[in-house]
Amino acid sequence: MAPRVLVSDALSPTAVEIFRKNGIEVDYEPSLGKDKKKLLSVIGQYDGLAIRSATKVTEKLIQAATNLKVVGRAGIGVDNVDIPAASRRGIIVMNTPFGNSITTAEHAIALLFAVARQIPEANASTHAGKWEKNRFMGVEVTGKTLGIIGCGNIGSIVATRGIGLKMKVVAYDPFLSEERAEELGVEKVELDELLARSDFITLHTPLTDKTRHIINAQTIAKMKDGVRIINCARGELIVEADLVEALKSGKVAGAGIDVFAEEPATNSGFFGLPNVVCTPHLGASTTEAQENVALQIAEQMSDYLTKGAVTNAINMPSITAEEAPRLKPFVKLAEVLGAFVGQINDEPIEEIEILFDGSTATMNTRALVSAALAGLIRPQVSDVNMVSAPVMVKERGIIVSEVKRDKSGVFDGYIKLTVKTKSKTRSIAGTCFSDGKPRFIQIKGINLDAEVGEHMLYTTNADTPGIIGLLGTICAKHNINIANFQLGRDRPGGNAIALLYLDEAVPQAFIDEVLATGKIISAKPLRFDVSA
Ligand SMILES: NC(=O)c1ccc[n+]([C@@H]2O[C@H](COP(=O)([O-])OP(=O)(O)OC[C@H]3O[C@@H](n4cnc5c(N)ncnc54)[C@H](O)[C@@H]3O)[C@@H](O)[C@H]2O)c1
Ligand SMILES: O=C(O)CC[C@@H](O)C(=O)O
Repeated sequence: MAPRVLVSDALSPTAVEIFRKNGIEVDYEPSLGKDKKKLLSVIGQYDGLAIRSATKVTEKLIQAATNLKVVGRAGIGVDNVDIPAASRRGIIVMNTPFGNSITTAEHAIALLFAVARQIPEANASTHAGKWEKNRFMGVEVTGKTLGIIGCGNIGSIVATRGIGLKMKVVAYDPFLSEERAEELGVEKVELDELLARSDFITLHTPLTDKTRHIINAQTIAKMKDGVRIINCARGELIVEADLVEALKSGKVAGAGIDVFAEEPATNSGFFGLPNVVCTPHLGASTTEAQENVALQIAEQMSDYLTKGAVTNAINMPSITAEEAPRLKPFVKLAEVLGAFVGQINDEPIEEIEILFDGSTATMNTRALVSAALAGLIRPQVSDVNMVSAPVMVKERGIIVSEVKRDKSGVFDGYIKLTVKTKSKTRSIAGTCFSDGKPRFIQIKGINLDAEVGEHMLYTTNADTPGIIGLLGTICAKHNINIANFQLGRDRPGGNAIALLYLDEAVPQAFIDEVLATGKIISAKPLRFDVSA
C-alpha cells in the first residue's frame, strides 16, 4: 500500500506534485493545522505529516498519530514540534535547514532599513496626503555597528550583507569558531560586549532554554541608548513587555519585529508604537524560499517513506538514498547483536561500547549505533526504533561509546558490542557475508560462525563430551527440529557455548529439562526479527 502523507499547512503545491511523482498518496489540507480537533481525528491515517509553523505537533497529536513515521517541517525552526515526544514514539522529525535562509536574512535587512528610515510610517503619512518631510529623520547604517546574536546560516548571511553595507559586524555565538568568524569578516565577541557596542542588534538563534528571553530588561539596560533591534528568529527570544517599555522610553529607538511570542499575534504591546515595524512572520515568505522548502521537504519525506533514506532529521542520523541499500544488512546486523545482549542480560546496563572494525568503520556508524541500541532495548520496550532508542538509552543513564579501527582480523569488517552491568561484561561480534545475512562470529571472546534464525537457543557449559547429544536428544523429545548447531570454547576443557538455530520456540519445560541435567550452566531461548 502506498504511504499516505497529510499536508496540514500552506505549503507550495510543488510539494503535492513531488509526493505524487514519488508514488505517495497525499491529502492537501492547508488550513487543517489550525483545526486541532479535526487534525487529531484524522492523523491516525497518515504515515507522514508535512507542516510549516501553524500546525502544532503536540504530544497529544503524536499519541493519536498511530501510523506516523515522519514529520517534515518545510522551514527551519521546529519549535512547533514536540521532538522528545516524537522521538519516544520513533517518529523522525526533519526540516529544511537552508531553503529559506537567504530570504529570511533579506527580511532582516529589509526591517533594518525600514526601522532606520521609518519607511512604513512615512509611507502611510505620504499616502494620507501629508507631506511630513521634517517628521521622518532617519539614521545611516554605513559605519554603524551591527550586532548579530546567533551567527549560523541566517546570521552569517546577514553578516555578509551588513559588511556589504559598510557596517562593522560583531557576533555573539558560543558555537562560532574564530576561523569561521574571520572567514566571514565578523568580530566574535561576548554578549555583554555586543550589547554595549551595537547600534543595531539582530537575533538569529533558535529558540532554546538558553536563548529564551535573551533580550530582557537587564540586557536592554546594557545596550547603547538609541539602539535598534530586529527580530526575525522567534518571538520568545524577547521579553516583549520589557522591549515595549524601552521603546516607549526611547532607550531603544526602534524595532523590527517579524515574530511574536504568541502567533498569530492579534493583540501585542508593539502594535501602535510609531517606532516599531511589524510583519506577520514573513521572514520565509518569498516565492523562491517557499518553492525551495516545499520541494526539499517533499523529496526528503518521500525518500524516507519509500527508500529509508534520512536527510536533515533532527532526531536521527542521516542515511543517504545511495548508502541505504549498502547499510541495510549492517543495520540488521547491529540490531540482532543488540537483541542478543538485550535478551541474555538480566541486570541494568551501565555501559555499552560499539566497536566498528574494518569496512564497518567506514560506514554511517551513527545509524548503526542507533540500530544496535534499538535491538538492545527492544526486549524491554517493544515499539522502540532507531529514532527512539538513543533517547531511551540516555533516559536510562547508560553510557554509550563508539570505537572505530582498521581491519584487524580475517573479516573485511565486523561489529562488536560490549555491554557492562554491575557484575558482568558481555560481548558479541558479528558480520554480514556477501548474501547480506547477519552472522554471529564471536560470543564472550569465543569464535563461532552462526547463522541468525528467528528462534535460537544459547547455552553455556563446561567443555565436556556429550553436550551435542544431550541437547539433540531433548530437542528430539520435544519434536523441535534443529536447523543449525554451533559450538565454541575458549580452550579444551574450558568454557564452552552452544548456539542452536531451531525451527520453533522452545517451551519453558525444555529449558527446565536442559538445566536439570546439571551439565548445562545456563540456557536462554532467543528470538530475532530476521525479516528483510
Ligand atoms: N522569521 C522567519 O520566518 C524565520 C525563517 C527561518 C528561520 N527562522 C528562525 O531563525 C533561526 C535561526 O535559523 P538558522 O538557519 O540561522 O539556524 P542555525 O542553526 O544555522 O543558526 C543558529 C545559530 O545560533 C547559535 N546559537 C545557539 N544557541 C545560542 C546562544 N545561546 N547564544 C547565541 N547563539 C546561539 C548557533 O550556534 C547557530 O550558529 C531558526 O531557528 C528559526 O527559529 C525564522
Ligand atoms: O513557514 C514559515 O512561514 C516560517 C518559517 C520559519 O519560521 C522557519 O523557521 O523556517
